Amino acid sequence: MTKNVPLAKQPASGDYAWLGAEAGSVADHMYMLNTEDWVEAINSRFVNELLNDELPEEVLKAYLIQDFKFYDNGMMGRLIKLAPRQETKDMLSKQAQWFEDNETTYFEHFIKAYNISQQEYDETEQTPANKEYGEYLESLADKGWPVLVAAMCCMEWVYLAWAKRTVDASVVQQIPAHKGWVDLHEGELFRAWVGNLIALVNEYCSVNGPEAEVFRTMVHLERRFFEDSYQLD
Ligand SMILES: Cc1ncc(CN)c(N)n1
Repeated sequence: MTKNVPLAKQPASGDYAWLGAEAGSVADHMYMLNTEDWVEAINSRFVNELLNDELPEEVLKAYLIQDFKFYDNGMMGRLIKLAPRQETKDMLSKQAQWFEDNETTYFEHFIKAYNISQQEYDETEQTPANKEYGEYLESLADKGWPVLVAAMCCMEWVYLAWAKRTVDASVVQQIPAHKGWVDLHEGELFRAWVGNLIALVNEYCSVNGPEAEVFRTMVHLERRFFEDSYQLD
């Protein structure tokens, strides 16, 4: 029986200093821009139920379909193309390969395990938030490297933040799809990935630039993406 995983606390400046977002850094400013949506996302009903192994199977299945559709959002390819340094291109390409080897296989495995047919997958409409999120990312495609870095950093950091709740509480999920989803978003490798994105935000983004609004909007879309998991209620 899984224990109740405590809710995340209200964000405070310097929370992620250990990952490179020191108090007063650009990334830390971004982190503190939209704390209401941030907390609502990482403490969302979906996350709570997943971490507590109480997620109804229908909701998990619906989320798997939605998120696999979201997964193919083109962000990684755009970042690799625009990265100003070869070492950054290499870091991103290595991460893209890691996703291919681990996240793609996660989706394929559990979509099969939960008997989601190709027809059901194809015929499922994207939720409003998923659709809006995809369109938003598409609209950023020609907005340049700093904006894309801010968007990717936010997208991944929010996921680390909710998964970290269970690692902090030393709670391990008993349902393989739940544990697997946590394992993809917490651990040495994922922390290093988010740390690399935070370093890029500190290097290339500005709190006075369009990146700040992008970060704020992304947090909001992440919150809504989770909320839409229950739109069938
Ligand atoms: C909607 C969403 N945002 C972020 C992630 C983490 N890659 C995700 N899987 N899905």
